[in-house]
Order: sequence, then C-alpha cells, then structure tokens
Amino acid sequence: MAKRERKERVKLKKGAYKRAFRAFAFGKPFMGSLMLSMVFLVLSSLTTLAFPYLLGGLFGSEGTSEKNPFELTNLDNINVIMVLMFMVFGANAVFGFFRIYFSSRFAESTLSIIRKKAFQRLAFSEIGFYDQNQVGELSSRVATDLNSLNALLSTTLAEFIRQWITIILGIAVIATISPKLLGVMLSVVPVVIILIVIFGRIIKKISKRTQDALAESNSILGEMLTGIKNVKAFGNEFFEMAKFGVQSDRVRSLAIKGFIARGLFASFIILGLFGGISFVIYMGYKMTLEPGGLTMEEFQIFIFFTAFLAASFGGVGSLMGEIQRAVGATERLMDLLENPNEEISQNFKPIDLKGEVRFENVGFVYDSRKDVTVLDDVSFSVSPGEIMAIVGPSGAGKSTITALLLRFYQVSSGKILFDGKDISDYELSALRNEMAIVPQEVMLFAGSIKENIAYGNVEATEEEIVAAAKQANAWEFIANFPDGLDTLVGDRGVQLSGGQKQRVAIARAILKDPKILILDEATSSLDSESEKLVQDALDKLMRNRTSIVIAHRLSTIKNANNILVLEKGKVVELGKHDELIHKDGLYTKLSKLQFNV
Ligand SMILES: Nc1ncnc2c1ncn2[C@@H]1O[C@H](COP(=O)(O)OP(=O)(O)OP(=O)(O)O)[C@@H](O)[C@H]1O
Repeated sequence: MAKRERKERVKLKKGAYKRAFRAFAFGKPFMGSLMLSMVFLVLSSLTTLAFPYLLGGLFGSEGTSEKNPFELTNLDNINVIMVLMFMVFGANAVFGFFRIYFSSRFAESTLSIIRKKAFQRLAFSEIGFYDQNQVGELSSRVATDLNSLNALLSTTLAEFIRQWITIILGIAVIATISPKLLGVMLSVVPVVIILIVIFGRIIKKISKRTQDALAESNSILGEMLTGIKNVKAFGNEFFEMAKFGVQSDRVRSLAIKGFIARGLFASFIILGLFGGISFVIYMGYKMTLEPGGLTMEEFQIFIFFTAFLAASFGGVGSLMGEIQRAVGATERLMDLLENPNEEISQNFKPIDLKGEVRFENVGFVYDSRKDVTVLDDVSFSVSPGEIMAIVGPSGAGKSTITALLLRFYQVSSGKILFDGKDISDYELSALRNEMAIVPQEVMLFAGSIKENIAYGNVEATEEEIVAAAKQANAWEFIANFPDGLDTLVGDRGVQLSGGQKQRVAIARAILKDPKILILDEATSSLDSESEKLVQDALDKLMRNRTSIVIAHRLSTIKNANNILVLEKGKVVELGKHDELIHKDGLYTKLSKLQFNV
C-alpha cells in the first residue's frame, strides 16, 4: 500500500512538471526573445566566471614569494589584470542588461497571452464548472498563480540556469586544476542535493496548502463584498470577521511553517557548505605543500571558484523551492486552460427561428448533485409568439428549465426542440443569439447606462439605444439624470432603484430583439407606479415573441397562453388560468398564496 502511494506521488510529480512545461507553448511566438536571452545569459555567466579566474591570477600570480603564499599583489601584473577586469565587467554589464531585456520581453509577452487565455477560458467555461468552483477563489487563484508564473519566467528560471552554468564550468575548471581536489569537493555535493530534494518536497507541499488557504480567505472577502448589504442587514459583520479571522490565521500559520522549512533549508545548506568548503580548502592548501602539487596561482583560482560554486549551490537550493512553488501554480493554471469549454464562436451562422419550443420527456440531474432528480419527464410545447408561464413552489425546477433552454446544461434524458430540431443540433452561439433573458436579480456592470443597455447588442447606434430605452419606459428617468445615457450606474448598479434596473434590463433585451424571451419575474414588489411602468414595458417586450416566464404576477398569469405547474420536478398541471383555477389542485393553492386570487 505504502509502496503504491509512493509510486503514485512520483507519477504525479512527473506529470506536474510536464504540464507546467506546457506553459512554454504559449510563448512560441516569442521564442526568438527567449533564445537571445539564453545567449546573453550564457555570455553574462561566462564573464562572471572570468572574474574569479582573473582574481585568482592576480592574487596568486608567478613571482610572488613561495614562502609567503598569501602575499596579495604582484605589481608586474596588476595593470594588465585591472584593464582586463574592467573589460570583463563592462561586457558583463552589457550582457546582463540584454539578458534582462529579452527575458522580460519573453516573460511578459507569454504571460499576456496566458492571462488573456485564462480570461477566455473562464468566459467560455460551462456553467457546470461554476457549480463546482467558487468565483472568489477562482479569481484570486488566477491572480496569484499568474504572479508565480511571472516570477518563474522572468527571473527564477534564468537565475537557475545561470547558477548551473556556474556550477558546471566551475567544476570543469577545478577538474583541470586537480581531479583529486574535485573528488574531495564532489563528496560534499550529493549530500546537498539530497537535502535539496527532501526539503523541496516539504516546501512544495506547504506552499500549495498556503496558497489554497489564501485563495479561500480571498473568496470569503469577495463574498462579503458582493453581499455587503446582506451582511449589514443581518448584522453579521462580526460573524464574517470571525470567519475571515479563522482562515487568515490558518494562512499565517501555514506560511510561517513554510518559512521555517525554508529557513532550516538555507541554514542546513550554509552549514554543510561552509563545513565542506573549509575542508576542501584545507585539503587544497596541503596539496600546495606537496612537491609537484598545486602552484599558488592554481590554488588561488581554486579558492575563488569554490566560493562561487558554494554561492551557486546555495542559490540553486532556494531557487529550487521557488521553482516548485511556481510549478504547482502553473499546473493549476494549465488545469484551467485545459478546462472543457462551450463551443462559442463569433462567426456563427445566424438562424431564423420561428420560436416554437418543445420539451419531450425531459429529465435532468445536476452533475454536482447526482443523486437528486431535478426534472422528471417534463413535456410541454409553446407555439411561436405565445406566452407560457411556469409556476411552482420553491425548488420545483423552474430556473432549471430556463437554464436548459439556454443550453447551460445538457438534458439527462428526453429532448428539447426548437422549431422541431434538437437543441444540440444548433450552433450554440447562433441559438443563444435568438434568446434574451430578463433575470429576477438584474445584473448591471459598473459603467454607464448606455453601456449597460448596449450589452444587448454591442453594435447598436445611439438612436437604437434611445428607442429601446423609450420602449422600456426607461427614457424618462434616464433623461432626467444630468448625464443622461452617460450616467454611471455604480458597482452592480447600486445607484439605480430596483424598478429602474429592471427597465434597463428590459431595454437591453429589446435591443437584442430575440425570438425567444426568458423572463424570471421579480418577486419583490415595486411601488404601484413603478410596477405599472415595468409591467407595461414587459408587455411590449413580450409582444410577437415566444415568452417563457417564471411568473409571480397575476397579470402575466392571466395573459399566458398556457401555465405549467411544476412540483418537485414534475409537471402536475398544464392549462389556462381559468381552467386550472377551478381544479382545486396545486395551482389553486399557489394562486391563493401568491397572487391573492
Ligand atoms: N447549480 C446547481 N447544482 C446543483 N443543484 C442545483 C443547482 N441549481 C439548482 N439546484 C437544485 O435543483 C432543484 C431545482 O432548483 P431550481 O432553481 O430550478 O428551482 P426553482 O423552482 O427555480 O426554485 P426558486 O423558485 O426557489 O427559484 C433544487 O432542489 C435545487 O437545490
């Protein structure tokens, strides 16, 4: 069992790196920049390494007294070496600049593509995806994961490669000086590498948990902001604070744990390396005393290279932690980017629907709650231009019917037909283009009234927008605002009244001019003046369209050609108001409660 678990973990890790590596595929158009940044990276690493070489030459050059190996200068050489060193520094500075320039070009361009792709994927995701993922968590996760990936692409990876170039070249130089010394040195390296691997795993695990906890706490914050009015109305500020506090403390303790692990990691490496270096230098010095052993110059070069190598080993260790964190983040981003999408297209072929809608023995179960049958054998039909009202107790499945009409979900059994053709035989975008929805909770975007109405048809002219506003009985209040159509509605439309928001939503639907209208009537009653304006606008909107209305108003019910009475996902009654009201069934009961009949 334990063996199998271990095997699975290794497999997962391999997959994680491979998946994360796919992020590079998005950077394909910018491979030129990446290549150039690599070239400058190699050049700058080489010039950096020339520094210990020249320094070693300066401190240990021929002509120094053999009796005093630590005599630091030889004036014969110093001028040449200084000039060389300045040339090396100059070249290093230029190479360093171009490395950063090209690697940031690559990173930022790739990231911009991934950012747009993530937005697109979130927009294109099936609604079912949002049943299983919290919105606040998703948005914070995308933001933090993109940050980690940014760090990886722009600096961490280049730094990691640079350290390895230093390590490999350093080892090569030391090998040419003395294979024996190299052997002594390499006996330290495996210990360090084993520690890196062990600690890296622990750090990756803790940092993933920290990021998850952080995302969760951000989602609590997001939910509180979205529902701030509810929070205040219920006096639940302290309750929300407590919820956030608990989560925030979890983030804190996990993050501290992570830093402790990282601190221990760094300390371990420092201890191991300094111990190792001292030992290696001691061995090297002993070799200078042996006849035919190291020259002083070789010994000095060796010391400087060892120092550089030690720094690189230390660097590689902490970079490894960062890379693993970024791999975790990138893996999650890749999951999102490979999420199943709806087939949405901008260049769909418009269809000319007459507007006949038919449900044939439709059954439905939500994927997120497979054991509950939400719709069971639902059949009805609506002729073009007719109004069908759906009524039923809460949870009966009314909203689910509208979600299926919009093809947010696939039916589990039975069929939905538009003009006699199966819903899934239509191009999704073309089908949705024929429909509009006026929801119960009107969602307005922070922007102007004009932008909010134009959401129904982004290509509409100002005249068309004004005409739609007039039809929706919205023009009067809009014209009374000093800024007219350009009045800003505030975050989610907070600066408009309920009735005004509804009329803006109606104007939006009018502008879309759909064949099929889905209307979820607001349950909250407006004052009678506002109610009359809204009802009148809705009547105009429903004219000459097939309308499917989740009804809460008696006037809609009376105007409906058919009323579908739902209970626990089943159709229990179907007919006109006058027929159903005399049956003494569920409809009669609901009517008495809801419509004061
Ligand atoms: N996204 C979802 N995932 C899982 N179950 C859901 C989802 N949406 C609704 N349900 C469940 O499906 C059933 C029908 O819900 P639906 O929203 O269609 O009812 P409704 O008649 O519109 O209710 P109401 O009048 O209260 O809005 C309920 O039991 C509900 O809990």
